[in-house]
Order: sequence, then C-alpha cells, then structure tokens
Amino acid sequence: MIKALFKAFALRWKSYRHRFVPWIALNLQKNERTLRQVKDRSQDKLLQDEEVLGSLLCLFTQLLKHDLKNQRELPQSTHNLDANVPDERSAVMLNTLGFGVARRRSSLQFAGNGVFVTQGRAPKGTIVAMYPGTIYQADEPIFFQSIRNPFVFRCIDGVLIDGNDRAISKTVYRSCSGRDRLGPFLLSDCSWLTSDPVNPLAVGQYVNNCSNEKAANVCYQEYDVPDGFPLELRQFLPNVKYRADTQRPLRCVVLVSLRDINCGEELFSNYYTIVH
Ligand SMILES: C[S@@+](CC[C@H](N)C(=O)[O-])C[C@H]1O[C@@H](n2cnc3c(N)ncnc32)[C@H](O)[C@@H]1O
Repeated sequence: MIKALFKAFALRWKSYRHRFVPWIALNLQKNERTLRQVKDRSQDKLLQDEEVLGSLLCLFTQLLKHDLKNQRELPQSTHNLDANVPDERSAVMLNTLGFGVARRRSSLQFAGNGVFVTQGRAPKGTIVAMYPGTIYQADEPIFFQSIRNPFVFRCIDGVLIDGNDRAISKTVYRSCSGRDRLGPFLLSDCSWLTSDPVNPLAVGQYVNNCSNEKAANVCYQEYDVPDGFPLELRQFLPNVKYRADTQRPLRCVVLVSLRDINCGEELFSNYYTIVH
C-alpha cells in the first residue's frame, strides 16, 4: 500500500517538477552546461525574420495549393471524410521542407507525448515546429486558463501563448478565431486543437524539456507576423490574439533546429531559453 502510494507520488512529481520553481532553480545550475551551450548558440537569432517569413510562405503556399486541388477534384462531402488528407499534408511538408514532424509517445518515461522528426532529416537552422495558441499581451487576464495548464509559454516581453488544446483554453481559442474572420478569409487555424493539424508544424507545444541526458536540439524564436502577410495564407497560422483591438502585431513562436535532426529523433527544447 505504502509502496503504491509512493509510486503514485513519484509519478506525479516527475511530471509536475518542471513547473516547481525551486526545482527549476536547482536544475538550472545542474544543467548549466546544456544551458550555456544553447545560450551560446542562440544569442543571436538563428534565423533572420525574412528567413522565417520565407519558410512559412513556402510551406503555406504549398498547403493552400494542395487544399485547392483537393477541393477541385473531390466533392465536398468526400473531401471532408478523406482519411488520407493528414498523410497528404505530411507529404506536402516533406516535399517542401525535406522532413516531417508529428506527435508521438515521448522517449522519456514520464513525459507523456513529445514531438519527433518522423520523415526525412531536418537540417540545422530550420523551422521544425510552431507554438500554437492564444496570444495574451502582458496585461491581459489569463488566470482561469492558466490553472493546471502546463502549456502556457512566456515570451521575453511578457506576452503569453496558451497552447493548451483542451478545456477553457480550447474554447477561448475557438471563439477568438471565429471572431477574427475577414470576409471569406479565415485569419487563423483551429485544427491544431485536433489530432490532425492542417499545418503540420503546429505541434510545438508538445516538445519536451531537455535534460542532462537529452540535450536541447531546438530553440524557441519569437516572430511577429508583418502586416503584409498574405491574407489567404493566414488560415494556416496557429495563433490568434485574445483581444482583437490591440494594435500590436500577431506574435508567433517558431522552434528552430540547433543541429541536423535525423528521422526518429525526438525534439527537445530548453524551456528557459528563447531568442527575440
Ligand atoms: C508543454 S508540456 C509538453 C507536452 C507533454 N509531454 C504532454 O504530453 O502533454 C510540459 C509538460 O511535459 C512534461 N515534461 C516536459 N519535459 C519533461 C521531461 N524532460 N521529463 C519529464 N516530463 C517532462 C511535464 O509534465 C511538463 O509539465
């Protein structure tokens, strides 16, 4: 009985400790070598904003072409039920970027799901994922959404991204996304809330934290979407502003590979490192 209780506690602790500030502080020192490596490599942006934009435009354009082709070729009802569409989107990503990523059971025993390179090879300095979710400016309320929510990501300027695909976070995202339509154009993508995101990059919230055994192979980089971003491609952006009236640009966070990442490798980030 005591053994079972202890085991249950140990399991809970292993998944909770990444949010327990004293544990984080202790491990920042323990992980100093890993952290320094990541910091050294990411003091400057790994990718310039123009490169981030170029990559996103390239993938989104191909995804749009694929969707338009499907709509032309298949009647609407068949299209919606077509089980191969997610595979086709992965194929679009593989053809465009040279690799695919997906959510799978983590290689870490107590870490739940993680994100893996599942096809091809991601070269160093490539966008391998995006962090989806609702964007809260530093002064906007997130109290209820943040309760028992390990998916809240904090940018350097205090902007928060709630990447939880469940409960109240999911409702808030859907509602903000529905609100922000512009005529026929959807300005954001809701499908990351399901297991088949139309944008295969939108899985970054499932990337696990590095450790002494598993060094970080990706880092977070902030990216503000410029006003000129094509309207018809915004439907693939997995982020939406919580408040519509803010003049600030839409914040996105992309995960960039720190080295070549081979097929079958899990992505690990450092939760405490981000570059502007
Ligand atoms: C942002 S979520 C990542 C996705 C999570 N693995 C899942 O399946 O929902 C962060 C949570 O993942 C778990 N986690 C992340 N890195 C971990 C690690 N290195 N070891 C154990 N658990 C980890 C912790 O429970 C943490 O609160």
